[in-house]
Amino acid sequence: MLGNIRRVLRMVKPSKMMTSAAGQTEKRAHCTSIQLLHDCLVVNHEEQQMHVSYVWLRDHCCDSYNSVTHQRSLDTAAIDLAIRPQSASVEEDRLVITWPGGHVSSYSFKWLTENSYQEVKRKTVQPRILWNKDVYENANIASAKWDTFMKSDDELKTFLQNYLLYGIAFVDDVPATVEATEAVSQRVSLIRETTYGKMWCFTADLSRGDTAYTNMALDRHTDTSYFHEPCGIQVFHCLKHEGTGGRTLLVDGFYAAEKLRERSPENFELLTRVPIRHEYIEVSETHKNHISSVGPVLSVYPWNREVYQIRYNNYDRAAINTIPHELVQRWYAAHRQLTTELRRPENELWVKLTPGMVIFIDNWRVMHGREAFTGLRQLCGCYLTRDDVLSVARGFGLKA
Ligand SMILES: C[N+](C)(C)CCCC[C@H](N)C(=O)O
Ligand SMILES: O=C(O)CCC(=O)C(=O)O
Ligand SMILES: [Fe+2]
Repeated sequence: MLGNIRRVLRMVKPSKMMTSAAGQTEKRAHCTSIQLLHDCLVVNHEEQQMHVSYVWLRDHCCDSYNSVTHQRSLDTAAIDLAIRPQSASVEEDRLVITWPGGHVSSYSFKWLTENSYQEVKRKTVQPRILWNKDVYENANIASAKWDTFMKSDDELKTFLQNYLLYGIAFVDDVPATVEATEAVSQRVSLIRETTYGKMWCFTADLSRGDTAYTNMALDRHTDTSYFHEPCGIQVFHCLKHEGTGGRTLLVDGFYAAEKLRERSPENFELLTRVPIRHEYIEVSETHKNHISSVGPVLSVYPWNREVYQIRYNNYDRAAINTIPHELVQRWYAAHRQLTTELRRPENELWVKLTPGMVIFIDNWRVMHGREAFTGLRQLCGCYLTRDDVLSVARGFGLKA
């Protein structure tokens, strides 16, 4: 029987008749072959070779999935880890496996390819357009308009596409009230309540123990870096400003991170590997907070090294005590180099937020800051939960 399993199966798929866009008929022969090794199946399909483990194949059989609930329904722990097919064959564009006991599974080669490690490793999870000031301004992205935005799914979809690609997006002509800001935020997704409330409205009154509640300048940063899951999206609406200054600074952190990766891969890697602590400590009569978290400055997906999150907030960083002595100096140098990229004037986009203009900022990607100001300035906004925003985008067929 083992000999049978080790047998090499080679089958040539019948050539496919394909009609090209020009209307001509072309012949394309795909050659798919499989080989049953002792511990895995080797698939050669469309010039790609994949190694597929047997337990993985059994675990991903169609009987493992409930297509009504879209959940798995097979107890993975019930699969013999040493399972081997009784036989396997190529039938048209599918792999068909008979397991000991007679259960038959079938998988399309398309699905197997899409779910192979090497294919996923090649792909970007979240397609993006990296920007500096010129790139963003030359892209000339139109803001969504309140009226259409609140009614039209196409407008919302276009807004989300811009948001996904650039990490910022605007809605204009929004009534300058907290209620309308809440409505425009909820049109996108769910508001994330934090210690600052659900919707917040703040001014330079030090009502909370944080520099945001002053009229001082704020260097570029990400918010809530002291959460293990920093808030995904930040929404700002300037309801009123009678005074000078107070412009908002925006910097694409992914652009800076990629520059760092190009110029110094070692420094980039160090910032992905070393966890540091951030904290928010507030002790007043009305508020008591001691929030603390650890995480690296740059988070990358382990399988493709794509950056998916930046934590960068020098105000909220805690004492550095999570880095061994041998690495401290190198970590500071790496952090300095990232800061240099983030501070290049050509990477800074300055905008004056005005009543009516609501900005959505990807707080895992785009840093914000503010210029010092005079006079009464009132800003309102909220945070949104990232997973729900991405879920809405996927619902529109966007890659997120
Ligand atoms: C936005 N809002 C004014 C409510 C909060 C500001 C939080 C500021 C904090 N240092 C941080 O960066 O997370
Ligand atoms: O006042 C501003 O423009 C932004 C302040 C800030 O960084 C924040 O509220 O998170
Ligand atoms: Fe902030």
